[in-house]
Amino acid sequence: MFEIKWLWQNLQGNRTRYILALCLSVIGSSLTIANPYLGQRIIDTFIAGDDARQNLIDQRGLLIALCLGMIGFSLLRTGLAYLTTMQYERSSQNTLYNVRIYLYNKIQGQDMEYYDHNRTGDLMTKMTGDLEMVRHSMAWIIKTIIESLTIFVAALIYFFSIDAVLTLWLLILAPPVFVVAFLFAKRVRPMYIDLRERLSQLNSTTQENIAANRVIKAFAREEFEIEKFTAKNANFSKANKTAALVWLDYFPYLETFAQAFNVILMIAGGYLVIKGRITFGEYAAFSSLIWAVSNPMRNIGIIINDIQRFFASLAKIVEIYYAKPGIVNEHRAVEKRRYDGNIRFDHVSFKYDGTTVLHDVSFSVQAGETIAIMGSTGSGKTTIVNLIPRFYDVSEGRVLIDGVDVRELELDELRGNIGIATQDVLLFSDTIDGNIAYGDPELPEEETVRYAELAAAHDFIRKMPDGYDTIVGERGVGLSGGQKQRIALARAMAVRRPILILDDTTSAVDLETETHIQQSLRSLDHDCTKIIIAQRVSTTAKADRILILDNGRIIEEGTHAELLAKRGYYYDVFMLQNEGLGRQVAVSG
Ligand SMILES: Nc1ncnc2c1ncn2[C@@H]1O[C@H](COP(=O)(O)OP(=O)(O)OP(=O)(O)O)[C@@H](O)[C@H]1O
Repeated sequence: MFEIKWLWQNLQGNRTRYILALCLSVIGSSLTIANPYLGQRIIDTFIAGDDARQNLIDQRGLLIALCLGMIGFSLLRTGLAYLTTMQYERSSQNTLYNVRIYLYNKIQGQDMEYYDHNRTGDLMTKMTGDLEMVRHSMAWIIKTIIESLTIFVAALIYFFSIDAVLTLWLLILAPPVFVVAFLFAKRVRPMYIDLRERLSQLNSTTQENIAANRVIKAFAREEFEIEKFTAKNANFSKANKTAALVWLDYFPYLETFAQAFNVILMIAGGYLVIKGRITFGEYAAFSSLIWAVSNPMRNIGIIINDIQRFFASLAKIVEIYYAKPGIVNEHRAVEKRRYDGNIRFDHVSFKYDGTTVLHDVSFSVQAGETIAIMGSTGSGKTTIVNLIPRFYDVSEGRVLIDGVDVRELELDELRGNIGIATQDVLLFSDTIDGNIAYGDPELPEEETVRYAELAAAHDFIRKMPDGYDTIVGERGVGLSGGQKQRIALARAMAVRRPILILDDTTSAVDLETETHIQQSLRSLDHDCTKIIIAQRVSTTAKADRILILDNGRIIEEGTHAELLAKRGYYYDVFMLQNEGLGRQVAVSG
């Protein structure tokens, strides 16, 4: 069975401990029949037997030994139960720890497409609730099944050794119990799969609402979001109740069967005692162990519920466990090289989920050149730069760096040659210093300051409560959009890579600051090819070349002067951004 194989595979390093736990479970459970057996001896010898009185006088030593035996076995079982639980807990916790690391690495190794198709809330549910369910299954469900089965089998063997006919009478209840259990399992399984899906939706909604907290407040949509959350919560709660209550449809039958064991024992057992076929002590042994047969039947519903939840959770974990990224790092043992920084797009087309967003794009950038990319929103600018570090792979054509297809380069090496400031700025919950030096933790403090100066960030950082030690990001001091962009720019420059990609990095800074940044970019003290996505002519004007993109196609290419002379898209944007002139153009058509 796949689930058991998977657990076994992941128990590596803890298998001995887990097997020990299973053995202790079997031993501890088998000992359950010891006390009923001793009880039977005491009753038959000292209470109900013909020579009971005499035996009390003659065999007092045996009575004491039997009583001490009962106490001893009780203590032994308690000690074993303690040891057993400890082994289950340790092995399951260790396994959970290892699997969590493995899954985390797996998630880290996924490409952008994976993140496009997986919700954060869902991934979080897999990494927390689902993993805990698997651990619970190892430490509790399997333990319960093993112990119930052992007690059941041990009790049956003991019963058969006393009287086969009475035991067979009791066993006539087993087939209907299993039929009911089977029907219940069949009905409840899809419910738990559905329940797991709803939990994921609930968590995703919660995560999105917390992340989008500012937008919700800005649009005063709290009530709408609360309603949305309440709907998901009600959905989950309803599914939870339905799954839990379905057990009640089967519970009366199983409970009746469980009670019927006692009735059969009383009628058939009483008859056999009267007939002298079994002794009163043997009847008492049956009576004190009948729970070992009826309880597993009673608990079968709880166990089936948990097993179905385990299946549903494991199916979700396995989605991460066996997920294979399309873009993988071969980890070839090469010494990381520093590229020159020549970039060439050779008839590149690209599709997102079957929709083509780049059509036959070709252009070249020489090492050290600065290229600006401009174009209407959604025209494919970010998509172009995403292909350079292989966040995505081309659908057709090739992207070459220093003449080599990026798909043939070692991924770590490739990305280690690119500094990038993405359009959505994300800062970590860390100091400003830690954020700037994120790509190079060894960066000396004076270098951090230097890059902050180049990114026009030093002045505002200096004025912050703890300067470069101020904590920013999710839990830290709030920063303006422009301030965040400047820290992200310093972070991208500080890694001193031969290719620097800036995706709309100065869109939120004022013109004066932008001029300072443009100046800094031109005077970087390391060789660097720059690709700058920008909407402002003031940013693109000094680039060696400007590409104009429209609908995934390059429609214009040239220097600032060449493109102005063309009087196309770039010219229009230039005129619009130079107030007054822009209006004249609009009026004159
Ligand atoms: N992860 C994605 N999955 C599917 N489609 C996407 C994805 N990212 C972008 N797109 C689509 O691809 C097209 C190009 O997007 P891209 O982000 O490259 O445009 P852009 O020119 O950078 O836009 P902007 O100036 O608004 O940032 C758009 O139509 C967009 O809807």
